[in-house]
Amino acid sequence: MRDSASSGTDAPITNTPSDYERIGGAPAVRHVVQRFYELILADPQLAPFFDGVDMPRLKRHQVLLISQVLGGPAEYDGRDLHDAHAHLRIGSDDFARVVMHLVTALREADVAPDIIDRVGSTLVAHEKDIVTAGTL
Ligand code: HEM
Repeated sequence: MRDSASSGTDAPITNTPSDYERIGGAPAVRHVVQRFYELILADPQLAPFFDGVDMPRLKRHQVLLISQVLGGPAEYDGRDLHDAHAHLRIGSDDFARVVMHLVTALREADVAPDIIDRVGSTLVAHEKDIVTAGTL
């Protein structure tokens, strides 16, 4: 039975799955994040930013953040994005490359285009927190 006629303020009968559920939950996010950093570290423009960085910790934080962005558990316990990136002097071209690699990792994992669009716009909305080079 479906609650197709809009029936006032009743809660919907069917539960719409979150983007997090649609892509396959924690294992899928972990897989995407793993591939995302493979692509980043293979990119000569980006790799130097990650010299000396504790990658397991960074990946753990990124999994938590992306899970949260996808409507999964809200358990991100890393730094605020401005504090995490302020010392790095990241340019808008670096930012665009990172977004591109995340989109590639999501596409390779067969994530639906509407979900990729939402993740992309959320990241772009945070560009000001991350890009600090040449923006005085
Ligand atoms: C596209 C949006 C981005 C998101 C959502 C993002 C997210 C994150 C998160 C969650 C952390 C971990 C914070 C913590 O451990 O407390 C982090 C750290 C880091 N990010 Fe990003 N990031 C983005 C873009 C970039 C870009 C464009 C670069 C460089 C080109 C970059 C380089 C780094 C580095 C090097 C660290 C480790 C910093 C450190 O531990 O000292 N990130 N990022």
